[in-house]
Amino acid sequence: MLVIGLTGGIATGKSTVSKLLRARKIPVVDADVLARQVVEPGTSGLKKIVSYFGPDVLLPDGTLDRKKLGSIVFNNEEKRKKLNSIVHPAVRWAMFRKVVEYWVGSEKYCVLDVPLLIEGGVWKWVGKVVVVYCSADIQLQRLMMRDNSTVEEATSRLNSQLPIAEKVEYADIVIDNSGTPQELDAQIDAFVEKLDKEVGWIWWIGYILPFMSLFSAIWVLTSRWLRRSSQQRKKQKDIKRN
Ligand SMILES: CC(C)(COP(=O)(O)OP(=O)(O)OC[C@H]1O[C@@H](n2cnc3c(N)ncnc32)[C@H](O)[C@@H]1O)[C@@H](O)C(=O)NCCC(=O)NCCS
Ligand SMILES: Nc1ncnc2c1ncn2[C@@H]1O[C@H](COP(=O)(O)OP(=O)(O)OP(=O)(O)O)[C@@H](O)[C@H]1O
Repeated sequence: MLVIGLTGGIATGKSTVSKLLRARKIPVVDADVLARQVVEPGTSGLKKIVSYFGPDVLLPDGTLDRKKLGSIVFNNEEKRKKLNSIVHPAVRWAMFRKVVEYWVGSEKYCVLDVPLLIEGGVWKWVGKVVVVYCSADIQLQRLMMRDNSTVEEATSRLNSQLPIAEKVEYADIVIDNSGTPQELDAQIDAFVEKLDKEVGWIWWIGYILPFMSLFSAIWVLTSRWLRRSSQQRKKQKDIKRN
């Protein structure tokens, strides 16, 4: 199975691309969704956050006050690093389990939508890196519009990540989302077609190889055991005869 890492800058359009890929029946793992699940009430993630940031980062119903925590960590690098060190290992583990699930389900490929794919080093573990790009001006505009945020709020989030121009340097494939949603849709068609051609029947070998290794190991062990027990039976017969 080919694992594809999908990334980009904040609000360059990863979720929009993910939606288009899901519509084409391609499995997508969303790191933002997992990052929410690992800090739900009752999780060790939430307990660690409260013990470091204090109970003020909780809403009256016991859930995380994301707006408040965001305003803290996107203005303080040390605190953001601390939050990352709590959330990221749990997200990575959850992602790994999802990949295994898709592999067992004999999927040809799966896409990991990870905003911090480059910053967190996960890009080294994926087969292909896809970066969703748009110019920094468009990115800021889309971010402010989507989150209804001020220039200052949007800029502090932007500055918490590697600039999009730097992320592009890690890309095997760049999807340019500076144009219209229709133009993006056409690029996704071309991207999926290219993937299908590249993966072809090779995915099948990747899927069958581990099963063949397991089968060979069982075969070797069983035949060794059968040979030993027949030798023992022969020895016992010889002893009885003598
Ligand atoms: C600070 C939090 C509570 C703010 O929550 P909020 O609902 O406002 O934002 P949301 O989680 O939807 O993230 C929106 C986008 O912000 C950017 N972002 C989120 N966390 C970070 C971070 N630690 N560093 C840089 N950018 C980040 C990403 O581009 C993400 O797609 C939340 O983002 C969080 O828990 N972040 C730490 C976990 C993390 O790194 N998540 C990103 C994917 S693993
Ligand atoms: N081609 C486009 N034209 C106009 N608006 C777009 C286009 N692509 C995405 N958008 C809008 O831009 C905003 C950001 O897109 P999206 O949420 O997909 O970004 P993202 O990279 O997933 O962001 P995040 O890093 O916060 O998860 C959304 O409001 C989306 O509807």
